[in-house]
Amino acid sequence: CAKKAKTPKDSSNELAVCRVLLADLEAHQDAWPFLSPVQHKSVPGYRKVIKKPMDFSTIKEKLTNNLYLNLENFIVDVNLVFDNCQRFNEDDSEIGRAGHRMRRFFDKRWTELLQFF
Ligand SMILES: Oc1ccc2c(c1)N[C@H](O)CC2
Repeated sequence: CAKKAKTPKDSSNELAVCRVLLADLEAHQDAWPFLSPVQHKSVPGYRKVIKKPMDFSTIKEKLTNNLYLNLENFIVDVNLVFDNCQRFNEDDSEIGRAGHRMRRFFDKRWTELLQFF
């Protein structure tokens, strides 16, 4: 019997959602620790402890250069930002608290948008 052709997944609007999500993250008042790469040369121990640095400007660059094939790859990098923050900062610190607030904000925003897929 004829094989049913799989409809190709339309990922074009997933990337549009990534741009919206990233704009929301960058506009958040607690985004300041995450907007640009950590200057690891001036932060003792950072390079040793954090194997995969990531920040919102690097994510924007990757988006612009089409390095994210889908929403999932994008979410992995956003979560890397928050995981690095939790690893390097005490929960009870300015940056630590900002990271937890940003992660909660992001989780809420992308699950809200997920219902449209
Ligand atoms: O006291 C400091 C000084 C520099 C940084 C942090 C804390 N945490 C950031 O995650 C990485 C940069």
